[in-house]
Amino acid sequence: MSTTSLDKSKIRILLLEGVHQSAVDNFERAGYSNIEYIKTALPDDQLKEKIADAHFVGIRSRTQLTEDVFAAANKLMAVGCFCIGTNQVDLTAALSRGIPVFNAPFSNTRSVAELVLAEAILLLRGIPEKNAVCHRGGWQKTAANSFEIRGKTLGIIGYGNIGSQLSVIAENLGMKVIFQDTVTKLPLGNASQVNSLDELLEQADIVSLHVPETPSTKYMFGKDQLAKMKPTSILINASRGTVVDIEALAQTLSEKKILGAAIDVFPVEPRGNDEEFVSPLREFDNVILTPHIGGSTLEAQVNIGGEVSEKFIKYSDNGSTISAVNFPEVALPVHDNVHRILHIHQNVPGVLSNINNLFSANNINICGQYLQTNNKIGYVVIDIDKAHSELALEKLREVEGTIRCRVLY
Ligand SMILES: NC(=O)C1=CN([C@@H]2O[C@H](COP(=O)(O)OP(=O)(O)OC[C@H]3O[C@@H](n4cnc5c(N)ncnc54)[C@H](O)[C@@H]3O)[C@@H](O)[C@H]2O)C=CC1
Ligand SMILES: O=C(O)CCC(=O)C(=O)O
Repeated sequence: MSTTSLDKSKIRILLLEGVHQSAVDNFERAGYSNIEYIKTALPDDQLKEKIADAHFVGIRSRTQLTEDVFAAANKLMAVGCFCIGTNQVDLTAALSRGIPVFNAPFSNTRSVAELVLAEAILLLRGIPEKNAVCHRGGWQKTAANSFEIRGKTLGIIGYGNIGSQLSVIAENLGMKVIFQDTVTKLPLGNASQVNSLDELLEQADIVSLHVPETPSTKYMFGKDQLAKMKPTSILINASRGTVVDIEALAQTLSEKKILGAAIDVFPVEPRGNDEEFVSPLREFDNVILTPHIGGSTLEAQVNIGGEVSEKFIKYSDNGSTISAVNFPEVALPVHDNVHRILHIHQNVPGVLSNINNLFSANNINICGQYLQTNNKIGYVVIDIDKAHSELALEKLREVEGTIRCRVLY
């Protein structure tokens, strides 16, 4: 169990992977000055060393926060993923330690959709190859295997925020949109949902993946799916590197069974810009390779920096956990004239009544109480008279099932 009641200057913020300066500015404006800013992801041993002293860690998609890393993070209060995906974080390990994880679920959606469409247009014209040939002094003026995007069928796998945004823009360019999703989704515009992945692969000229990394999507796109694509079609993956079997894709490309591909995400990615990028796809001129920059536009990064830092500030200053991806969500009013106790506990019978009994036995008046639970933990926030907060904290330490407890002055 950990109890923390810290002055803001003592709250250590560790920001990795070059999150945008807007996050640093936001933290500083809110009075948080103890910030360590690192441009890359860290090797495991350095990550554990740094995270041991951190109260908040901000990452992007490269840093893996595993059970092992959380075990070294004794002071950690919250995690911020400055991106959409949270697959790089062991959310259960975080939850069991009472650590909420925040992300920015829509801030780079549009950036990904725009990149995918641009890549689709370039690939259908064979531009990546023609460009490479020109750079080497060649000249490949031909209309063979060059197509307009108008009237082509875009097959979207995963019709969530990105998939559906892509669908709308693609229709505006005159494309036909079909999609496959494990859930029945409202088709936007004239898009239509197909019944199976096979059905989508039979029809699509462009296949674009927009699923999260989960056990069901891991290597969901391999040899069999590639074999079902049309010979004049292209594959785009800007979702997660483990969704596509890269060796199978390399084989398919070497046999010239599809026209080309655009890949933004890889099973193993360099930790920073100084590390070599290794991939069997490097040899193919008809593959657009990008360094996981689907969401890397200034517009998106400024917004993400602001949004995720704001979520941590709200949690740290006020206790609110709205939009945490793994944690009971509580929206709280300001707590003027009272002290606020945040108590995170295992969700087992009797904890709340024990807390209330302790307060009543010690004459601690409750001015406000907010509770939210999920199947693993409970999060109760209790506003009390200022004079009683030290005693309340001491008593709450005795409650069985307590994971963490903190007071906001
Ligand atoms: N390349 C980049 O820089 C970026 C990559 N991403 C990746 O894109 C993913 C998708 O992002 P959003 O659209 O915001 O997520 P979302 O959660 O809004 O949508 C995901 C969709 O995939 C569907 N889905 C899940 N499993 C599926 C399966 N096995 N087959 C078919 N559909 C399935 C879901 O039902 C949902 O509709 C993120 O999880 C992230 O990994 C996100 C942003 C930037
Ligand atoms: O910008 C990044 O580092 C990661 C973007 C991404 O993959 C996401 O938002 O899920």
